[in-house]
Parts: sequence; C-alpha cells; structure tokens
Amino acid sequence: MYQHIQLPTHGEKITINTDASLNVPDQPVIPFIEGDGTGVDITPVMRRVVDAAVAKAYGGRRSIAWMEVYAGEKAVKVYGGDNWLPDETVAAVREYVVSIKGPLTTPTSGGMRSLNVALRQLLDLYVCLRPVRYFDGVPSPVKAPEKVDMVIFRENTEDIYAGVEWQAGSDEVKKIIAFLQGEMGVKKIRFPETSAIGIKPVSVQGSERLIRKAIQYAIDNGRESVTLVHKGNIMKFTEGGFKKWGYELARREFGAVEMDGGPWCRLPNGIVIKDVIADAFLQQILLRPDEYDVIATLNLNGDYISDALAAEVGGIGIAPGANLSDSVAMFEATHGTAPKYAGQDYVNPGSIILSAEMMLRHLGWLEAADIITASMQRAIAAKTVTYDFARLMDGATQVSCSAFGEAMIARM
Ligand SMILES: NC(=O)C1=CN([C@@H]2O[C@H](COP(=O)(O)OP(=O)(O)OC[C@H]3O[C@@H](n4cnc5c(N)ncnc54)[C@H](OP(=O)(O)O)[C@@H]3O)[C@@H](O)[C@H]2O)C=CC1
Ligand SMILES: O=C(O)CCC(=O)C(=O)O
Ligand SMILES: [Mg+2]
Repeated sequence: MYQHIQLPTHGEKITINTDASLNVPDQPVIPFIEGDGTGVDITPVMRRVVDAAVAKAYGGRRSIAWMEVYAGEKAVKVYGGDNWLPDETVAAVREYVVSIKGPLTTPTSGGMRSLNVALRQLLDLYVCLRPVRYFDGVPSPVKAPEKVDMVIFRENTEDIYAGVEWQAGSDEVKKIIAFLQGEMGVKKIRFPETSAIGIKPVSVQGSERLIRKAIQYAIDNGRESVTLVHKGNIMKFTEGGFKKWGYELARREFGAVEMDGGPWCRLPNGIVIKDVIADAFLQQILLRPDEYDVIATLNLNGDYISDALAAEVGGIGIAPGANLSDSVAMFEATHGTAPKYAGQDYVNPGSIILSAEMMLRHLGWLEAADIITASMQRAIAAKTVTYDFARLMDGATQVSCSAFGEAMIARM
C-alpha cells in the first residue's frame, strides 16, 4: 500500500516471464513522473497522444491505466520536507516494470545530486538507449541529415557521472590528495591545495553488459556496425579498458574475427565492430555520419553525443530515450526541464512522445507506436510545428505544445 500514490481504478500489472519477456495485460498500469519545469507542459500532451494512438489502434480493447508517481519538485510538494525521490516512487517503478518520466531539475552547483542519475543507479538501469533518426522536413543545420541514423547505447551507471567527487578545500579532498600523493606516488595534481577531485569508476562488468546489449541490438535489428566510442588514448585504463573489453567480448561471445590485423573485427553475420576516439567521432558525425550505426559508449561521452546527434536531426525537442535494466524500463526525453519555458505550453513535446513510442514498442504494441510516428511525420510535413522547428522553417505555422499534440491526434 502506498502513502500518496493513487492506484488507478482499473488496470493490471505488467509482469516478467521466466525468459525475461514481458507479460503485458490489455490495460497495463504505467507509472509516470510528470517532471519539473516543462514537464507540466509535455507530459500531459504525451499522455493524450498515447491514449489517442492506442484507442485508434485497438478500438477500446487496449488502454493504458496511468498512475502518477512523484519525483523532483512535485514530490516535495506532495510528501513535504526534503523528499525529492520518495522510496515508494522507486518501489512502484520497480514493481510495475515499465514507466515513463518527464525531465527533473539538477542544480548546477551545490545542492542535491541528479535525481535522474539516482533513479538509474537505484534501479540499475544500465542502458541508456537513444535512437537518433531523421524525420523528413525537420529543419537541420547539416546538409544531409537523412544520413544520420544511429542508435546510442550509453552506459548509465558508472564513469565520472556516478558522482563520486569531493569539494575543493574539504577535509575529504585533503585526505584523498594526501593518499594519492603519499601512498600512490601521484605527482600530477597541478594545484593540490585548491583541487576538487572526482573519481571515474569503469568496470569490466559494467562495460561488458552495455556492449553486449549494443551488439545484440545490432544483430537483432540487422544493423551494419557497432562503434565503441572512447577516449582511451588519454584515459587508458577506464576509457581504454572499455574499448579493450568490448573487442574481447565481441570475439569471445559473438565469434568476431579480427579484420586486417585488428583491432576492428567482424561478426559471422558481417556486422563490423570498430572503435573511434571520442573527439574524432564528434567531427566525423558531422562530416561522414553514414559511417556510424550502433554506438556503444561510456556515460559522459554518451551524454554529450546524445545532444550533439540530436542537433543534427532537429534538436533535443524530438530526441527520445529509454533507461533499461534487465527487467525494468523507464522511458524519458533526452532534454532537460528547459526552465525558461516552464508552464507556458510552448516547447516541443516530441521528445517525450517519441519516448512513449519506444515504450509502446517495448510493450509489443507496434500498431499504436506506428500511428505515433506516422502522425508526427504528417504534422511536421504540414509544417505545423512548435517554436524550435518554426524558427528554422520557411512557411511554418507555429503552434503551442498542446496544439502540436492535437495536430498529431488529428492526423492519426
Ligand atoms: N533527463 C533529465 O531529466 C535531464 C534533466 N536536465 C536538467 O534540466 C535542467 C535544465 O538543463 P539545460 O541544460 O537548460 O538543458 P535543457 O535540455 O533543459 O534545455 C536546453 C535547451 O534545449 C532546448 N530544449 C529543451 N527542451 C526542449 C523542448 N522540449 N522543445 C524544444 N527545445 C527544447 C531549448 O533551447 P532554446 O533555448 O534554443 O529554445 C533549451 O533552452 C537542469 O537542471 C538539468 O540538470 C538536463 C538534461 C536531462
Ligand atoms: O540529470 C541531469 O540533470 C542531466 C542528465 C542528462 O543530461 C542526461 O541524462 O542526458
Ligand atoms: Mg544530457
């Protein structure tokens, strides 16, 4: 029994079968977190669009029983005190298996650590899956955005992003620096008196499980290559380890064979496993994006790459994503709370709508998912778009966040 979470009046739990597949009832209960900032604008629109697509696809036989769960500013309002991420939210998301969230605020300095990162760590959502594809007619800063068709697998629980760090001047940082200098022989800390220190944990297990998912995805979806993106020339044991363990895994578990003396290798079905250094990758995705397909990378690289690739196909207003463990799935937009637009019914709801589209595919509700992509494509083709696209499109009709949702529904 929950304290503040209201169970919907109808609906059943999604359950997990012994083979890890989902058992999805016709009225699944789906927990959702509204989100801070523009979450109040985009999340209700997403729900309306999803409900309309499901109704259109299944004529009332299927529907989603939405269940609001709380995190961020709304959780503090509902639960009081300093309760940014109530235990029962984490418990409900785990119990109901599939959920969706709006963006949550993380103050840039001081204050609490990221609730988004906390959710990923608490639920062991180790894959951040962010497909990047082009919709015809979307304004783009590059000449051939249709060549961008990549699927990012970002490690979601480790790396410098895990938040293991100590503030400059603190007793803790003094201890760490004394240990590094005194016991580990470290001489490279340029300003030891005033340094903050961050730690970058990258493990064999964490890297292998992420890269395994990326390779399996490439196999299951007939993709051409998997690229390990890293900065292993500089961070040899962490980023370099990720690359090395990735190639070893491809050879050991997937039968990859080295090409031209390695390290690139090829799976028996022809999929190429390759690697590229992260800075070179960031210029190559602008110059030769068609050479990249499935991307496997560490947490921070994946964060930067997500927004950079999203920009090539129209921006983070339509960049979807999923956070996945071996059992739980939480879908979320790639963008943040865009606080300057909060509550104005202004921003593009496309990112969270396409995240919901991924969620419907995850449930096996492919017909409803197809209706969502087709209706978004039609709304964009009609140049009925939110401000972010309208400002770059000739002859566009600029509409609000909710009107974009209505424009999609009208085209289903
Ligand atoms: N997963 C999550 O919950 C995430 C949370 N955050 C958090 O969000 C907060 C704000 O972060 P910030 O760095 O400003 O990044 P945001 O992604 O929130 O916003 C950056 C810019 O992206 C554009 N943008 C964002 N959302 C949309 C949208 N729906 N439609 C169209 N354009 C959009 C806007 O560009 P323009 O100004 O050009 O209109 C906006 O100013 C921070 O607290 C951050 O930590 C950040 C990322 C992910
Ligand atoms: O948690 C945050 O505040 C930022 C997260 C983020 O940028 C992302 O996951 O892409
Ligand atoms: Mg980000």
